[in-house]
Amino acid sequence: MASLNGVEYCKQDLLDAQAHVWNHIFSFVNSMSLKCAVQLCIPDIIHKHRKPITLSQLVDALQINKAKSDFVYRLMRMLTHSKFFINVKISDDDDNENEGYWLTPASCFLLRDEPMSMAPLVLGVLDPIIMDPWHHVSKCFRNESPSPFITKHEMSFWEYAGTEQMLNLLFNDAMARDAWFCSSLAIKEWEQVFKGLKSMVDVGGGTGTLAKAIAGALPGLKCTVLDLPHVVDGLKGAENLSYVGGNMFQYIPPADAIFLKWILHDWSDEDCLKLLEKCKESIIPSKGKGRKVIIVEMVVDDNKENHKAIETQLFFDMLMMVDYNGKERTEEEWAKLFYAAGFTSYKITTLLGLRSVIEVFP
Ligand SMILES: C[S@@+](CC[C@H](N)C(=O)[O-])C[C@H]1O[C@@H](n2cnc3c(N)ncnc32)[C@H](O)[C@@H]1O
Ligand SMILES: O=c1cc(-c2ccc(O)cc2)oc2c(O)c(O)ccc12
Repeated sequence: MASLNGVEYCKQDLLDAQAHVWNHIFSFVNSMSLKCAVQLCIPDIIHKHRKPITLSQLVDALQINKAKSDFVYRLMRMLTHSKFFINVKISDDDDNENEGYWLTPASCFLLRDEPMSMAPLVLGVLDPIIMDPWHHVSKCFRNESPSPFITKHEMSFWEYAGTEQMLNLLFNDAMARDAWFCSSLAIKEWEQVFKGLKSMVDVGGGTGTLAKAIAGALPGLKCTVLDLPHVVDGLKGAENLSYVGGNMFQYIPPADAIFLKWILHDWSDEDCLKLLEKCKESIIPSKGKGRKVIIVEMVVDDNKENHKAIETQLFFDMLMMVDYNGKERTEEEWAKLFYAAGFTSYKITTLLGLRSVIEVFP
């Protein structure tokens, strides 16, 4: 037994508590090790090798200072522990047994040529421009600035992306890969959601990856992507797909359905209310059924059993707070916003793991 803060604990409880603190202090090691592997293209190298790769083959392919082989070994040990790679036994032409690294489903998400690649997301979120505001969170709690991002950069994320071409391209690419993921995994579900409608506007639809997939699956649906001019400038539409550059708080083209994927969580309750009211005004009045706002977002439920899933939702909530003064919302928080904006009912369907489709009716 030993005393901590005046309370007697058994030795094991104290050791566990200390390990818990260490684990949290060093959690950034997971993110930064992942970033290093993506920057060095380690998943792509293993993929190109087409079979498990030994440490020396990996070091050769990396074209790095050979004196750093031990660094590669330790990085791979860390990422194998985190299930990004697995160790497999391999034998060479002389039947000598060796160990090789191979990919897991998680590291396949880091392959650069994979349409659903999360590599741009790793590089985007862990870029110093996005990481710096995390050092200003406590300062922001005390000042008048809406977010740590603005505390640090003195402009909003969207203004910054409008002036920094590299950030704009990386961010749009990261979003487009996620949109590809959502369309590939759930195109049948999207067809159901949009069935019977004549027109939709994908508000803040980025470079239009999801709208393109929906327009392709439903040729009778007129799809419009509205996003900021620096995002959609130069993009070419198609038969039933068009792009509009503008500010969603000022004008949303009229349509049967307004689609908002990963938009509202970027904004405060006040801004969401304005945006939802604008969406309601833009829905074309008709007697036909199905006119609605379609939202793709997380619905936070911290009573759920799955600790890791809730933790991921809470990570997103903190990211939204730090970068945008946005938030992830519970069902009660969503409902309050919908009714305040004048909608009469809503339906939530879990769609893709942590995310749901929320259909909101006028
Ligand atoms: C998180 S991204 C979501 C992109 C896309 N909906 C998706 O899920 O892949 C938010 C999008 O909102 C756009 N956006 C931000 N402010 C906007 C505004 N005032 N008017 C129109 N679009 C805006 C951004 O440029 C960005 O493409
Ligand atoms: O998962 C994300 C990541 C970002 C993000 C990506 C790259 C950057 O340089 C900064 C931020 O932003 C997101 C976002 O705005 C959103 O609405 C959902 C998810 C993410």
